[in-house]
Amino acid sequence: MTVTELVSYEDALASYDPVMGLEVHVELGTKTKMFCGCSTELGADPNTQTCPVCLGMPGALPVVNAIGVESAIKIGLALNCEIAEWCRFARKNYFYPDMPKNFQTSQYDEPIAFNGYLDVQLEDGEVFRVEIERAHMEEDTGKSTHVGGATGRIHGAQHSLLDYNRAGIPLIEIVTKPIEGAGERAPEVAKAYVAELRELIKALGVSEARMEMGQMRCDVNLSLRPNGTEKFGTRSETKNVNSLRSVERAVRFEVQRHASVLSAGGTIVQETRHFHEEDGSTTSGRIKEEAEDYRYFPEPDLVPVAPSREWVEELRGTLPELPRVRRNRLREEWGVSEHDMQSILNAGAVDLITATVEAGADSAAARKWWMGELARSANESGTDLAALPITPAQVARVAALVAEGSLNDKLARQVIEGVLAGEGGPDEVVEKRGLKVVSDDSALGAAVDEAIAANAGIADKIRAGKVAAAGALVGAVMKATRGQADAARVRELILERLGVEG
Ligand SMILES: Nc1ncnc2c1ncn2[C@@H]1O[C@H](COP(=O)(O)OP(=O)(O)OP(=O)(O)O)[C@@H](O)[C@H]1O
Ligand SMILES: [Mg+2]
Ligand SMILES: [Mg+2]
Repeated sequence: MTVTELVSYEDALASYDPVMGLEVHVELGTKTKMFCGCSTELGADPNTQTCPVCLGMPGALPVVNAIGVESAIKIGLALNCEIAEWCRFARKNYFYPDMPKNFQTSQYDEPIAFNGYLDVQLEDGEVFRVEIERAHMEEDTGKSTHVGGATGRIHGAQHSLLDYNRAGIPLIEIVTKPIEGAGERAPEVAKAYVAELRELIKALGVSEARMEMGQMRCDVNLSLRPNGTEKFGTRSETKNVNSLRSVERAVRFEVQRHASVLSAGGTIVQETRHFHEEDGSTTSGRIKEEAEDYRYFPEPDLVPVAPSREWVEELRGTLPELPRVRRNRLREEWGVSEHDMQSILNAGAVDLITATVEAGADSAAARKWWMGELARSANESGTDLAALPITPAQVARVAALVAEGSLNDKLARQVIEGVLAGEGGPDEVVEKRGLKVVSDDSALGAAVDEAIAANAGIADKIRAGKVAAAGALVGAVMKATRGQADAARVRELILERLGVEG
């Protein structure tokens, strides 16, 4: 059933209770693939990082990547999971051209980690516990490019190009239990969960978890049930949602769409859906296979994984401070509100600001640049803050130049712009663009005299004691010097010239 009019989010919540399930895929940062020695390096020519194993040639035998298993255990432990004493891989059979083996090596009923939880903090500081069903190991598929169709999808395409470099890159899939009780905050809970998970993965050092690069992607399962009832409704599964904002929007849209269908007497079909960035909507994908359609069976070519308890405990000992605990500590140190910290988290700026402070900047200055100028720039170019071509050390240097009075904010913004444009480090940009605050009296004197001469009326007012009017003359000097004058010194000079006390 297609819906033309969506009921509002508020109306949907008045009648229905959302239940969510989030499946997050994380691409591990291992040097080699999960079951062969091929490189995982990005950017190589298509199909140059492949071998008989990841191309699924008959007779080729896979070997498990130990770092992949270690990363999976670390993730499991950080998510408060139990770690299997013994588990196996399974073949998940389905046909798609980007999967040369015709099955994905995954785990099914014997995941490496299970039964955990992740506490996430909401905007108002409330902590919401998301239960984890399992975290299992699997492998990525290749990349297909469908050419000739209008939508870039396989339907209507004239031909498809396949690149198997990504086939076999280790993935960890982290699956939540059904998330109940979020109510109207379901979109916020979903976003906070993915944000928290991303921080955790980064802190563990197992992946950079860059969503815009597909290193971390989320499938959003959602169903509604009438308020006050227990039984889950039929879920839809919106695939590969790849930003925090999109996760939030996908949940919101699906709540509205389900409610529209249900309240008009329709039924929800269990299907996958595609999310559309442009308008935040989802459209129908394929009817969802049942697990039996995948004909799962234990992978006969791989030995079972049986991590010793000593190894598991050793790995537990290496776990870093939990991001949420660390954030609360930093929040106190930096003196920011829960809400501001949440924005910093969502922007992926916690580590960047920390590193900038470690490089010598004041925390307020570090926050100001990352959350202001740089966040804007990242937004405009549609990249992650961490992907901007500027380092925390460079931001700290800009902050230092401002602190010592060599730059004012306006000039500092130009320096940052120069660094982002690839003109070099802050000092180089200052040098090349000639961006220094001019506080030398001989250089400023002439501009001050000109401003007084050009604004005789204002000058008279100041002479008559209206000191506040000096601002207009300072403005004129700043304009004439293209923002490079030391505003405080200019003000002093103006008052001196006009013979009044500041
Ligand atoms: N009725 C429901 N409403 C909302 N969420 C649900 C419902 N039933 C299950 N879920 C959640 O949906 C997710 C299902 O993921 P899972 O990996 O178990 O299965 P799948 O989606 O069928 O498999 P695949 O890995 O092939 O996508 C889980 O997070 C689960 O908690
Ligand atoms: Mg799944
Ligand atoms: Mg799924």
